[in-house]
Amino acid sequence: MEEVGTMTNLKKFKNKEELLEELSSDIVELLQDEIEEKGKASLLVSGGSTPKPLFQKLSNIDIPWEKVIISLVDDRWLEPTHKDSNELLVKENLMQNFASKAKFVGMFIEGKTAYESDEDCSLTYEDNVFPFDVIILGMGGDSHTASLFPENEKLKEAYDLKNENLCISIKPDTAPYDRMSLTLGAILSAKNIILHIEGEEKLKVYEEALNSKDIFKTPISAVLNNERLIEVYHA
Ligand SMILES: O=C1O[C@H](COP(=O)(O)O)[C@@H](O)[C@H](O)[C@H]1O
Repeated sequence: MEEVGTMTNLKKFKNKEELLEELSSDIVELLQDEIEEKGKASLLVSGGSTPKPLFQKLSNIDIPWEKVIISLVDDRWLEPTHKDSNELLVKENLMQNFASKAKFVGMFIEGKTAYESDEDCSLTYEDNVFPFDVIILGMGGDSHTASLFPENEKLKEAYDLKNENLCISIKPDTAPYDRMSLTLGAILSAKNIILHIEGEEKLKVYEEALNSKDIFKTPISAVLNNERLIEVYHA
């Protein structure tokens, strides 16, 4: 594997409230810069348990949300009414209040399996979301990011920067539900890449991943070991 450096800027906060204050204001500033420059902006968000309070905070900030496209970094292949759907999480918590004016582009396609949908998802993202302005990644305690899980059989394809697909279907061995995820190339194409993690355990996983060159064992390392600046927010 080619040796590449890491460029991360770790911002450590005393508590979650301070993190949320700063992260939400940094995100809206980035979105507003894009809106000023080109009249629109895209924001791609992760699911799971960490971002819910961030979504609620963002939804209450008054910016021209009608010029913002909100989309997903990954989703579980579930009806968007299912309690574990990332789409539902975003719709119930982010696309509320001022942010209800934003346009949403999701990954799930009714009547199709995830494995039949890589290309459709990629085309939808290319046509409706791309270029990616701000992407907010999360990370699981096992170091997965988006739906790129350790040792998954699709990782080689997901990491292949020559793979032009923006989306890849994944069957996790260690987590429930089939998934659709952005590929590494799609994630790294984003103008601003943010990693949002909370808790001491995740900080340890992050620090170990920074020093790890084994991107198949610790998928977050594939994002960190790149010459892209990753802004990391931790509390
Ligand atoms: O399954 C997922 O997990 C990760 C991490 O979630 P968290 O609950 O530990 O915050 C998340 O980033 C990803 O979007 C989600 O689908």
